[in-house]
Amino acid sequence: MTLSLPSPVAEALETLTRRGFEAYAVGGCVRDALLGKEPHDWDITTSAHPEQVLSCFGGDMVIPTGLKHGTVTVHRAGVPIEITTYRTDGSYSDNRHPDYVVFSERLEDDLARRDFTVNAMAYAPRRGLVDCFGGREDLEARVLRCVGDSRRRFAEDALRILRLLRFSSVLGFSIEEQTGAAARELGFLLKNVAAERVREELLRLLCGEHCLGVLLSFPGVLGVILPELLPCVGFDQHNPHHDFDLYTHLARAVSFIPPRPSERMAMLLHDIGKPRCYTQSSDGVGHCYGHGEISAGMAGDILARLRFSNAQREEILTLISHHDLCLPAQPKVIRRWLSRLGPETFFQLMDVRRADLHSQRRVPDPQRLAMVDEMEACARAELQSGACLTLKSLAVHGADLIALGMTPGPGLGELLRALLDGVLDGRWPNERPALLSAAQSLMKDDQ
Ligand SMILES: Nc1ccn([C@@H]2O[C@H](COP(=O)(O)OP(=O)(O)OP(=O)(O)O)[C@@H](O)[C@H]2O)c(=O)n1
Repeated sequence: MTLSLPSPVAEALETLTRRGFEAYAVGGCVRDALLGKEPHDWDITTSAHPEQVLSCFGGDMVIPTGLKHGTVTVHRAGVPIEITTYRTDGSYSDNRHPDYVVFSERLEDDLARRDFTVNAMAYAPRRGLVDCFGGREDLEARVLRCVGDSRRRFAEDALRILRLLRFSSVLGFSIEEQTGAAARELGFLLKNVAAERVREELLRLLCGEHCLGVLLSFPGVLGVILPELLPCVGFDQHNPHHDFDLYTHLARAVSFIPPRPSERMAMLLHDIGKPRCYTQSSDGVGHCYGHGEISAGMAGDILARLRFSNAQREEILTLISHHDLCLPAQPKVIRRWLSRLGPETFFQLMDVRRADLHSQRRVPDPQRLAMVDEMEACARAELQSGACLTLKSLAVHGADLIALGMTPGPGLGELLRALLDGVLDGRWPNERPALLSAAQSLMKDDQ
């Protein structure tokens, strides 16, 4: 069995081997190469100790990135390659990092400490594939299975529980029974993992092609990092627009929107406030008045807790706040919203609307879907016709109004805004003479 390695990686392996050390590509890069995917980074495991690695790569860019754990990063031809000494891990008192590592002479020790069998294979051109734990077979059967004792693997590093769900979502692999049971049992340990790491894994999980099955199979694990989801599980909305319980609806909504992190996160949280404001009328129909605002408030807290950047937080909250946006497809209405939200957010919201409708019912309401298509078509037509949506594209500017006698200050901004409002509403065209005369009459009205 031969794998094709990028030449900087093959050369690095050769450099170490020529010096008398063992060296293998290992982990995710071997998994991806066997799957025929382009690995996004390359790791090497070697019998050489860090100082020996440093001396082998004197001429290259060598950075001792994690000497404590035996890791040196070598940059060859612009490719960063992490080279780590064979090691076994000591105890893990924080459920995340080994307290210490012990260098080993044996490749098998190094493979035995890894998370999943499909991530525990090594490859070297001269020696072929080393697969001590049946990783190749699991890869072919598309199964995720821990190396050795699953509970131990997850207790060592609880982030692996989310990695399990993420790999299943991205690769579409099933989860071996004991591995799944251990993930459910020890999911609570995720509380000990840094919010940033949880956020990154969660977003990758949500963007996986197979995320729906994973979300539906592991609500309890998701509930550890997002306890706000738990009241949604099994929550019946008693509403003719909904065929599913709220958690299923949220999970389906994630799967129906294009796989971009902000949109997927927005769909997961878009109705999260419903259980808080649910009432049932005498005819049995459920109502959740004001849930958009409540969901956005709760989502704001969640996003802060998971340390989303302010920009991404704002983006997600805008999508949640307006997820019910339903407008008549009239140019002046659509122009106003295009101007208010910006075209990019407007079109994101159209995707949000569609995902919401598809996820509510087994067969989505064709009339409501048609309304989204109409809103979107109207917006595209407005953009194509070059509609003026911003102060910047207005045919007059502050200097023109000053020339008319307006004094600089807040009033000037208000006047420009009023002119833009008139253009958006179709009260006057975005043309200089029309705007100057509109400005004059607005100024007169103000006196
Ligand atoms: N919590 C972890 C993280 C990593 N690994 C091991 O270290 C390798 C490299 O880890 P990393 O680069 O984080 O992940 P990949 O498996 O390469 O997957 P991806 O790059 O897609 O995240 C993994 O394959 C696995 O063998 C592990 O055992 N436990």
